[in-house]
Amino acid sequence: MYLKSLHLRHFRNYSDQLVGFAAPKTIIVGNNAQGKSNLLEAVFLLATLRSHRVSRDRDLVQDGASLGEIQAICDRALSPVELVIRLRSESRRTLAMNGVSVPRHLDFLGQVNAVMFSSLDLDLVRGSPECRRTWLDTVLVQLEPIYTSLLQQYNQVLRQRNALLKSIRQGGVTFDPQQLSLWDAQLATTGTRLTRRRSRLVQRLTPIAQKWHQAISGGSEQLQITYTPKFEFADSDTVEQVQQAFLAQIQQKAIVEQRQGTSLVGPHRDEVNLTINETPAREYGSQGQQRTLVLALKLAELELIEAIIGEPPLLLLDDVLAELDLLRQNQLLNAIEDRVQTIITTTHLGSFDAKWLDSAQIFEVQAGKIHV
Ligand SMILES: Nc1ncnc2c1ncn2[C@@H]1O[C@H](COP(=O)(O)OP(=O)(O)OP(=O)(O)O)[C@@H](O)[C@H]1O
Repeated sequence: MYLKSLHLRHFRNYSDQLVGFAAPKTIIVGNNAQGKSNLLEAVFLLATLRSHRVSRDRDLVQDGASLGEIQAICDRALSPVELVIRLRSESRRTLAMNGVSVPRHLDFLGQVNAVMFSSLDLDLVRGSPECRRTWLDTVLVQLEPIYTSLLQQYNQVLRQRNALLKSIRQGGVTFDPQQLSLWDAQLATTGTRLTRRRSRLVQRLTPIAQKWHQAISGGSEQLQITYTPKFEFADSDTVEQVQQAFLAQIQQKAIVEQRQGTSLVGPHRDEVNLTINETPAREYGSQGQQRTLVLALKLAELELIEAIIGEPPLLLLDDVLAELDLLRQNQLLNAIEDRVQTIITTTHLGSFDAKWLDSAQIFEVQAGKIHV
């Protein structure tokens, strides 16, 4: 997969900017707050239909405009594709592919695949469980576009069940056990789909991340990644067995849930545990060691997407490369070679290994304008 061009109109601080990508590596250099991350965010949106920074389209549309647009031309193994996302400050976004409107998000996903590595990813180690869940969801949406619908269905059921629990707690409705058990069943059905997929993804990512982690850290540390739902199930369990375990746990928590007025069991509460030498990664080691771990996770993500999709995804490195020492920069360089199209942002070129600069095209960005 190769991103040939990107055209941003009224997107963030870009009024009208066309960018052509003519080399395997593109380095975008500029001072703070000029639009470097904004450009990577646009590419990431094409791959996931999610921003890694905000959840409202209103924030993505340029201040003062009502319509923002991201247009991209990509070369895929089979044929080139033109993609358009139209973002509106006051209404829903719309999507188009090769000039034809695409009503369902899942039909748009999968055209562009990307792995983003930004300073926000250090939250994978240090941040809340939600950061790690979101990470898995972002990978799954790309590997299996239907996942985006499964996620929506689950969130809708969760919202409605939470609203019911809340009004039970507040005494707003007479408690109807039958009504609640209908929601329990739906939560278990939709939630099981997410939990099983996330758990399988972790199983596939783990050996690859362990391999990279050993290579980068010199082989002495043992990384372990485990997906930990709020109820136990075995990999060999059938869907029905997992749903039963889910429901049994909901029943066990029934009184506490009604007291707290919220759902306590389900993928929205699951955890992904990262440990190094059996110590939680957030308590383990220096910032540099934690950065090594995140790099290993990102390389695992890249390798797995490439293995499943059959083409390397784009790699988006948002201001993180200069923070890696030369050894780790070179590990990364060797891993991606010229196979993986990479877009890199930085405030200065000084700390880059010369090998990065050799095969790169370099753009400068200033106040939402790109200069070659
Ligand atoms: N919706 C918007 N409309 C107009 N400008 C915006 C919008 N959203 C963000 N900006 C502007 O974009 C700039 C931030 O750009 P960006 O986040 O890409 O920074 P950057 O170049 O990556 O810098 P840093 O190194 O600080 O992250 C700020 O000047 C901000 O005011």
